Amino acid sequence: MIWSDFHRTKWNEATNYAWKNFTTPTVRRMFSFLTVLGKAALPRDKLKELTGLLQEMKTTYSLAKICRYDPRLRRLPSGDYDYDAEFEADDDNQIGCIPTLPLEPHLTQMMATSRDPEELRYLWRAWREAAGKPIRQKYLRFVQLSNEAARLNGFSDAGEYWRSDYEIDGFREEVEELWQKLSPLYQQLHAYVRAKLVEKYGEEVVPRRGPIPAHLLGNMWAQTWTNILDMTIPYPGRTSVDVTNALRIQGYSPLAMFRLAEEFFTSLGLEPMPQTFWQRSMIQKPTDREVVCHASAWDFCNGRDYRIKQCTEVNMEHLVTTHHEMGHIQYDLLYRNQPFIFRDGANPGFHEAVGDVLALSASTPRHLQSVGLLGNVDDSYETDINFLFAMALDKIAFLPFGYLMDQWRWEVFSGDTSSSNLNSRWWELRLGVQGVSPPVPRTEQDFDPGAKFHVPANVPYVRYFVSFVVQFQFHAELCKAAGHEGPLHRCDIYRSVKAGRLLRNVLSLGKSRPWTEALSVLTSGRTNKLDVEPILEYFGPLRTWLESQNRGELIGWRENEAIVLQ
Ligand SMILES: C[C@H](NC(=O)O)C(=O)O
Ligand SMILES: [Zn+2]
Repeated sequence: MIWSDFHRTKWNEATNYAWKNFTTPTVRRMFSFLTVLGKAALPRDKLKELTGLLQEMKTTYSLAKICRYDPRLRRLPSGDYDYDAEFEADDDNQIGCIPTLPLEPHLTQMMATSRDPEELRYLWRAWREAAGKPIRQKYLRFVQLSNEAARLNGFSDAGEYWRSDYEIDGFREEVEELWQKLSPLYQQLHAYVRAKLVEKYGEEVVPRRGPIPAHLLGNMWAQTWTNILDMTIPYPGRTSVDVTNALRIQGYSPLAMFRLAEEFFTSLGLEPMPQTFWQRSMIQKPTDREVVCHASAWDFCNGRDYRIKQCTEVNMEHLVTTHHEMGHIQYDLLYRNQPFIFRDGANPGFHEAVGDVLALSASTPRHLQSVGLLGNVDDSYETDINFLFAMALDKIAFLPFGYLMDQWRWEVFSGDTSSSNLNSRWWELRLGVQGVSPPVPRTEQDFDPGAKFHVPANVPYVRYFVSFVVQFQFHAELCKAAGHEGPLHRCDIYRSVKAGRLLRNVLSLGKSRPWTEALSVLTSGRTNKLDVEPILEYFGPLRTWLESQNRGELIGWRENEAIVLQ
């Protein structure tokens, strides 16, 4: 009996009951989840087609490789590269396109470290040629089938089905409202970073008053900007919290990074990783087979078997990722005694927040010093601003991307965006919300959203936007429980059993209660809503500094000043 038959049988049983009249809230809640069949509601042939398309898109993404950049490559007006360019007769190594470079770790590393706009532009475009463009048609069919499945579950489209995970009416409006409150801070960061990139690359590459070309921000999708800290850090020469060099000099292995993260959890009185975790996790990219390298955490639903799959590199970014993925496992462990149907995050954003909450403490200069990864740390204003700026390149830079990914997909699911404007609508959002522009011309032959893991893998994304807001609410409450005094950004809850107990009380609920109730538990009843105040408080000193630095700069961008190379 395949899963969907089993699921369907249970579903039939569940729908036989007039469960909506049940008086016990918990049982009513269980039935409300049990009676949503998801994609298994599709007829078998369409379910087969849907899962087949998903597998094909994920495989294309995971196996995509591109050629090495060669400065001799000439660019055609279309943005294409002229592989057949004739070179001097004596040139024995003609440009041959042998695609050998995968996204991880190669392209990720190159996008992070190259400071050659030509190479970055090549990498940016070649990745989209290899990973996004080939799945455009498959994605359109996948959307049709996803919508059909959603309608069979009583939703208007797949976007409404996804939003139902948040259990509140007007979730879409709430997300919009949160973004409107956060956008001014993002625009200050954008203006400052753009000015620094103009200094580095000149105005012919970076328009001083326009959007930032997407290939210059240290990340394949311009979603976090931590890899250009070296070019943008406010006070060079003062303490910088990028401990990548220290990790490497001290001979950290991926395993040592995982042990360091685990020790933070246990210092709070939370759960250690089970024995099977260490035996069965994949924490390094294997050399003998292709794997999906995008980091993920797995709960095998038997109370014993939990694993992380991660192609860990020894650097600061992956140290934070390790905390992030271990946060998922910690949540899984804390709700493992809930009934099966409640073993999930209170909402998907909570699940994404857990590890990041601990990383907010673990990334502080004081904490990094206490674990020997940072030398002398002064409590100077400059060190504070350097630290807050590095955190903003991760947390504030990300917000528009975290917001627009599902704005785009919700519109595709609802039909507001169709095959005629699939890619152009993506760039309208990237330009309008995030203030970034494509470094080469884009057309409706391209499919740039498809070059981001979560689109071919069909993983919803607004959860990360919710996480980046709610993790600062968690941080503020846990710091209070830990008895922290002083600015929020200096708080380190390490070894606070009181903070650990509060976190355990909230996370052990799993999905047994609506997440609004879980927030009430976290805040001792003070609020049950997503609230941007804690993140704005945390970055308050940086915002003041940015506003003073940005005097004279245009805050925001003129969209018609997008420099797209002809
Ligand atoms: C933010 C998101 N994190 C994740 O997938 O774990 C990403 O990597 O795009
Ligand atoms: Zn995650």
